[in-house]
Amino acid sequence: MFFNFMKAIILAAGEGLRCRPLTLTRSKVMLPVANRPILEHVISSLEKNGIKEIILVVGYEKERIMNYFEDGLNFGVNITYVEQKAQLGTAHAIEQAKKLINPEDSEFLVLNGDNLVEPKTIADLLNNHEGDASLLTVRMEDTAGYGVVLKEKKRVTQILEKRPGGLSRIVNTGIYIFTPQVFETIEKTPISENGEYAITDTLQLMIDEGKVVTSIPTESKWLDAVHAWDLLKANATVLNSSRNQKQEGELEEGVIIRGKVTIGKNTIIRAGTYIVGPAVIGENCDIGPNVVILPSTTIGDNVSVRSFTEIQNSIIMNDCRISSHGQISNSIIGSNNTLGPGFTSEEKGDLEININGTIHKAPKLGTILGDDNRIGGRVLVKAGVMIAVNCQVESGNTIYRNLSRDSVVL
Ligand SMILES: CC(=O)N[C@H]1[C@@H](OP(=O)(O)OP(=O)(O)OC[C@H]2O[C@@H](n3ccc(=O)[nH]c3=O)[C@H](O)[C@@H]2O)O[C@H](CO)[C@@H](O)[C@@H]1O
Repeated sequence: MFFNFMKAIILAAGEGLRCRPLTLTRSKVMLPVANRPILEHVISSLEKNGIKEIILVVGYEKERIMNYFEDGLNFGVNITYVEQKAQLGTAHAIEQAKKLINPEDSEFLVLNGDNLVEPKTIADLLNNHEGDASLLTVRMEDTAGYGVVLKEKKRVTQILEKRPGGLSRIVNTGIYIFTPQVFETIEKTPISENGEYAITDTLQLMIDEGKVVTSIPTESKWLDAVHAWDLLKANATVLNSSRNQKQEGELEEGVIIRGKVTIGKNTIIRAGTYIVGPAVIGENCDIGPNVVILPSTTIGDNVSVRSFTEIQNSIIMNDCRISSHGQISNSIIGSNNTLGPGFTSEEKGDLEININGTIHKAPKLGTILGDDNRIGGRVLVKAGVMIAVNCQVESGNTIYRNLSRDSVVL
């Protein structure tokens, strides 16, 4: 079924604090997975369902989003932007789009811009929704950090936002179908304890007023990166399931490629380089000679990687210069980083990482670097340590602690 009559509001005004340092310079919706921003995956899934009228609510780092997507035509859709000047919550974000929704429209779709979805995920809601509002749900073992749903048959009786686990395994995906009447309830939505107007509180108000809110389950792909390191899992999942595989660059003699590997235009892979997919390498890159790239690695555009460097299960964003003899695994390197010869990311499993005083568990992790850092030769970064933005580390140092923006390590 095609849904070309339906408009979609995508919420993309927030930063995504828990994904710092990567979100210090871009919002979470612009984090790359398989070399495309998360938001592009969302827009492409809408387009494949015939939904072309998109209202994008932007705020934090909005220029980056608007410069990338422009009017949407390159992505097969029409995008109208609305600005949410202060990020006062998801209900407040939806309210900003009210003027673009015709009161006579029957229904419209709302999605978080920071969760990866495939076309079928959205179709599951479009084909099965009913009542005054519907929300798409997934089953999860660990529901920490999400809204969960209590229900009787399909009908939602309660939405509990970010409460201790155990109450329900049914998680709200942040994908909804509403009628224009929702704006009346949004206006009445009280501010929550953490100072936000939350769409989940709006839904609870609708339920309390006797309106029918339904929970529509899906088993299709829905991926969220709660923390920056979750991006690695999302990247591996998307690379593994991707059916496209294009090799447009130039391969010198003696390059060995195994598995699904995509190489972009004007990229040169020099002699002796060994690549095992799934992997994606962007455009205008210069890789090798004798570089090893192992599974679940994504390399952006304009990246150079020099001899004897090995990269595994990592994301390297655009415009990075990685020198020789490096070891990068389970790591995320933001854009425009210079890494000197012998750069090494130590890696460890089951790490406990302190973010603003709260301990978060991370799986096997190397390091995470924000953008624009200059790292000298023979630098070792201890497992789980993050380097923010615009830092300078001189040669020979071992980095034991997180570096904040503009740090200099002599
Ligand atoms: C209150 C609420 O909605 N909670 C849901 C939200 O939580 P969650 O805490 O994930 O919501 P976020 O704060 O991440 O916001 C979701 C999306 O809305 C955007 N945004 C957020 C705030 C704002 O003022 N403006 C704005 O545009 C963000 O950029 C993001 O794309 O998504 C989860 C799924 O991932 C659900 O399980 C939660 O029930």
